[in-house]
Amino acid sequence: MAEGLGPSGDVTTERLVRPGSDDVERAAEAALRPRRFDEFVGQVVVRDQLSLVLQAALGRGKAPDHVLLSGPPGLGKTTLAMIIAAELGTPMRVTSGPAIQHAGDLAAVLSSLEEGEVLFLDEIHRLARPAAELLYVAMEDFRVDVVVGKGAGASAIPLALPPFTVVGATTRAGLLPAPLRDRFGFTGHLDFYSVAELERVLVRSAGLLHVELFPDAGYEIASRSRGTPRIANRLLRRVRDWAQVRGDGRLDLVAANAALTVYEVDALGLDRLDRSVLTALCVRFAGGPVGLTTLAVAVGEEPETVETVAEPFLVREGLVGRTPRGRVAMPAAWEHLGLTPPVTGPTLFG
Ligand SMILES: Nc1ncnc2c1ncn2[C@@H]1O[C@H](COP(=O)(O)OP(=O)(O)OP(=O)(O)O)[C@@H](O)[C@H]1O
Repeated sequence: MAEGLGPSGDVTTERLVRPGSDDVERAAEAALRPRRFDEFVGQVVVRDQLSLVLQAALGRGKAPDHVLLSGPPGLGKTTLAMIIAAELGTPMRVTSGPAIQHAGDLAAVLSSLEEGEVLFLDEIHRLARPAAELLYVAMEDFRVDVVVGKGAGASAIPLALPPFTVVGATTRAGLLPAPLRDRFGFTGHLDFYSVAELERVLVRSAGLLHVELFPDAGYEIASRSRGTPRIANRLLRRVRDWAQVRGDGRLDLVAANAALTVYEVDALGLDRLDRSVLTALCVRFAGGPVGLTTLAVAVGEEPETVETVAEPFLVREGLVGRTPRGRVAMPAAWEHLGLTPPVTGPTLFG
């Protein structure tokens, strides 16, 4: 997941509410990760459909269809992939689109899979085209063509693979080549969590961290977590820090509000990147419409970061609209920033 410094270069604040994770985060997350379907909060429809797919496959004694999980970062795609492997009682091999430089790298991974193994392919939309082509042949025919020799004398020797299951994860399902997308027998889209669901995530995490979380503090953290369990867990750890260092050790509303203020998480859970996107849209571009790339340059971020990290939540909250001519600020954006919209400003339709 793309993660970087914001325009301010402030690592601490940027990381706190950014849904991506780095190595240190991953270690902290591992301890809180649900291991079974019944520990996995929310996403009821996807969870039910998926558990049906798995039960049926287990009943038949066959590897299940390939599974594609899409949705914004931090909503549980990796967690679900791990649960799938655990339910099937098989090991899980992990790689990602950007980690595979050449089709040969993927051929090596595929040819070393054991029967029934789960291959988790994160950021699958970032696979280079030759690797994607090799993958969909392997997914359909359980075969890779190993190319021997070079130039005119090169020939492809088919190598049979044992049945396996690919679990692909993507924040941008639309970027997957159609033939690859079609090889997935099950596609599940993960959506943002409700505040009540995030409260349940937090109660479970507080239990695992052996801290007592007061209900009003849980509600406050949940409502500022951008609908994302990863952010909820991260904010919980920061509130715990505040309570330990500056408070009386209790994770109550006072500690929650104080910690969230220190880390500049606003009432809606927006972080500095979100606020710079909104401010640029409202002030610099007078409400838009403005193209994604121009907007990203204005806030000093990669277009992909703005599109996959900030935008989905801003759109969901009704702060930003997407139109064929670009992004526009919605009335709620001005309201949230405490600004007055221009009287003859652009509308959704430009
Ligand atoms: N449904 C859930 N119930 C409880 N905790 C969850 C749930 N979903 C995610 N989490 C928590 O959030 C963390 C992040 O989830 P996960 O790594 O699965 O997200 P992801 O969608 O794969 O993100 P990315 O796209 O950045 O890889 C997990 O470590 C887990 O603790």
